This record gives sequence, structure tokens and C-alpha cells, in this order.
Amino acid sequence: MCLMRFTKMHGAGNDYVYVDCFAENLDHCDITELAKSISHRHFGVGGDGLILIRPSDVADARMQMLNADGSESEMCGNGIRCVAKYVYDHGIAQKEQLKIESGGCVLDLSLAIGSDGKVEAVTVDMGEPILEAPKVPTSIIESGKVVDYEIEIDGHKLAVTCVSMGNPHCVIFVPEATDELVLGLGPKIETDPRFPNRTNIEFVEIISKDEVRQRTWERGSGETWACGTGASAVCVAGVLTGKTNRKILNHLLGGDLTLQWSETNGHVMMTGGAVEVFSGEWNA
Ligand SMILES: N[C@H](CCC[C@H](N)C(=O)O)C(=O)O
Repeated sequence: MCLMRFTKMHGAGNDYVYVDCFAENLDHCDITELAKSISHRHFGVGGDGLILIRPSDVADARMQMLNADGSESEMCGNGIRCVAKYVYDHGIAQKEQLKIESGGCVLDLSLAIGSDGKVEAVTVDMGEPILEAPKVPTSIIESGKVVDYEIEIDGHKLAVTCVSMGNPHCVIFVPEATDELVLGLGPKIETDPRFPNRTNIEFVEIISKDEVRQRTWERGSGETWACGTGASAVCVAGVLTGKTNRKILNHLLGGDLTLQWSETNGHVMMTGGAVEVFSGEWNA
């Protein structure tokens, strides 16, 4: 039995259950089981996963993120904006520039404060993408970058671009991001043996050099309404394939994100909203 307060938050409709571990002690909880049960949309609170906001020795807070299937990810772009909002709005660190640790890295975040004195939007320095195939990781090629590389999955020929933003992504530009692709092929790509750690998948429609539309099949959670690391990977893939400019507006199912891949330092900057929805007590 696990008893704790939780807060439901979302970034562009990518919703997670957040637990403030500055206040709650989860030492006695099996967090893998907790992530599965609390995320369940019928038997639990409901969400794309569980995010623990933990104290950090090197930053203002540490984010630990678990998918709805209980697996852990290194990074979560929409989640880290919500963690920043929580840390500021709940007085853990009331600074407009925050540092948050995730997956062994420390990320810099800039907060935009609304007229109610609460965080409205957050810009995250997502760092440099990792493109070397074995480091993404993917075994599609032995070394070098996988850019618009044709592979065959389940009888479909797909041109894939593989990018790690701390977690693995496979970006596929398509004329239309249909259910057949996202829901049909997404899970097959996720578990294809050429992605040894599984992968997140982005199906992307190009609207113009500056604007795209994305649907996401996430490793461990299925289709989500947005994915911040995925949107960052799409920004990088758009430049590598010559399809988009370095700055794009990305329309996701639950909202928009702005991405920019800097030519000067190679970092991807992501800006988007963060929303607190409700709080409650879990006692299952
Ligand atoms: N939705 C998240 C990414 C979760 C990725 C997770 N599904 C993984 O296993 O890497 C985001 O906004 O970046």
C-alpha cells in the first residue's frame, strides 16, 4: 500500500501524475508498479506515466520519469517544463532560471511568469542531439548518422532519421500521419530489434519550412498527445534532411511547441506551456 499526495499536470496534452518527493516519502513503494497502476486511465488517476520530483545535489530538483508500462526514461521534454512549473509555483525554488537534473544531466530552464504570478511557459535548453547510430542506439548502420535511411518494417518501406535527445527517437516524414501508421506501425517500430532499447517514434507532416504537424508513438506509453523530446528530435531531423529551417512551430495533438536548433552551440531550445490540473491523494 502506497499513500501519497499527487498532482496531475500536462504539457501540450502530454499528461503525467507528479509526486513531490520533497514532501512525500516513497521509499516503501515499488515505483514500477506504482507507475503502472497510477497511470491507468480506468483503474488509476490516468496519465502517460509517473514523474517524481526529487531533491538533487547538483540542481534545484531532479526529475525521475516512468512510462505507463513502468519502464524508466532518461528524459521527458514536456515533463521537465511541468517539473519547473511545480518547483516554482510550490515554492521549492522560486527562481526564473532553474536547473533540473534528469538522466544524469543538468538542464537549464527559463520560466515565463503569468499575470497570476504562476509559471505560464518554459524554455528548456535540451542540449545537443546525439546522432551517432550506436549511441542513439540503433543497429540500422554500424556507425555514422541515420538520416532519411530506408528500412522495411512489416512490409512498409520507411525513410527513418534516428536522433537521441537523451532518449531514443525515430523520426519519419510522411504525407499524412494516419492511424494506420501511428497505431498500426508505431508499436512494431518501437519493438523492432534494430532499436535495442526500443524507441519513441514521430510521424511528421511538413506544412512549410517553418511549420510541421507531429503524431507520436511513445516507447512504454503508446500514442501520446505530445512529446517534447520527440519534437526536439523532429527539429533536428528536419534540418538534417533539408526539409525544415532551424526554427519551427510544431503542432502536436494537444498543443504547440516552438523548437530551435542553434547553429552556434548545437543545442536545441524548446518552448511550451505547462499546466497544473488537479491534486489528490493516492492510497492504493
Ligand atoms: N513525452 C516525453 C518523452 C517520454 C519518452 C518516453 N516514452 C521514453 O521512453 O523515452 C517528452 O515530452 O519528451
